[in-house]
Amino acid sequence: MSVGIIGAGAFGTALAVALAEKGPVTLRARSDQQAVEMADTRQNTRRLPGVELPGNIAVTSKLETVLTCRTLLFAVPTQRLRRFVIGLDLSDHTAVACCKGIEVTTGDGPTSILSEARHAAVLTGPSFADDIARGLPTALTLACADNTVAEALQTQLSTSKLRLYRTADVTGAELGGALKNVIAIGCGAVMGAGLGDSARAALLTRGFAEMQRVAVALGAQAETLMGLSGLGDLTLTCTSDKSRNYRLGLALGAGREFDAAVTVEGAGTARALRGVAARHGLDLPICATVADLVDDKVDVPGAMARLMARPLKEE
Ligand SMILES: NC(=O)C1=CN([C@@H]2O[C@H](COP(=O)(O)OP(=O)(O)OC[C@H]3O[C@@H](n4cnc5c(N)ncnc54)[C@H](O)[C@@H]3O)[C@@H](O)[C@H]2O)C=CC1
Ligand SMILES: O=C(CO)COP(=O)(O)O
Repeated sequence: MSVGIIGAGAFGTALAVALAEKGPVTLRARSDQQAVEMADTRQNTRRLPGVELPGNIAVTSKLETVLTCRTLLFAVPTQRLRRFVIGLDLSDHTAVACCKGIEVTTGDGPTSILSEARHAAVLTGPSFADDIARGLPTALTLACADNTVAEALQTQLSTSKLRLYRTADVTGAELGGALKNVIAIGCGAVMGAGLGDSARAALLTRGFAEMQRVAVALGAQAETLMGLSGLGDLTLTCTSDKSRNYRLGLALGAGREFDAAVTVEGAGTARALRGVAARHGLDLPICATVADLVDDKVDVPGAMARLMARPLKEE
């Protein structure tokens, strides 16, 4: 059964390359020009240069073509997901969200945005597109509330190099992936400002406490956050300068410019968390500080001073 992927960016292309091991893949690019270029060169030169697209990946710009696939992976930035979904009839489809974020305007996660689909699922966890595309071993979380569908997806989307673990905790899995990006911006800022490895470990750990607080308040199980989709991805993203979220933080910390065209999910998610915190009465000092940092409302020395001056408390 063919898999369809909507979004031919770095991650969509990498997933297409990995899944081509199992059978045909239809990859939907944003424009005719991009589709033709990728079909001709058998590469995604903009987002994943140097990786050859196997022959059984069909690249198209036509939505009706990709919609013939019953399993659809959505690999577009979270803030853009809704505009892809509006008007699509997904009542016969299993929609798998591969994006990691919370929508700023609504506070919704990707599976809420995909809720019109027959089934909605999440594929998330520690994985750089480049690693997956190069066939390096990777383990991810596949979350779906319906266990039969989850098992079918787990089989369909696992490959010899991509090992999927299953959970029914969709909220926990999608929040782990969304929230770790916010903490990664903070950790990057710490390192960019030269505040040291100890400060980063502190921010990562206290950031993880905030991730658990949000997730549990929104109905997730705390132990889901201990898995690949939470702690696993947090560790990767807060420690590798392959991460765009971490690199934005590095730039903020060092007072350098950062290319606004780069997809950085944590910025929007940090802003969305302001509303989530207000609605649920949550104290999220690190997430709030990262939101202020990306919105230029505080600089790194001010952010550090703010966090260090908080009342002393139990861990
Ligand atoms: N790159 C990575 O290593 C990983 C990315 N992800 C997630 O995958 C999602 C997508 O990220 P990437 O593929 O890396 O981003 P990207 O920037 O490489 O690609 C984004 C895709 O969305 C499309 N797009 C963007 N704006 C659009 C618009 N206005 N209209 C139509 N299409 C538009 C782009 O053409 C592209 O296909 C994000 O949520 C990210 O967190 C998850 C795991 C790993
Ligand atoms: O989600 C990712 C790794 O799991 C990719 O991280 P960035 O979006 O920060 O590059």
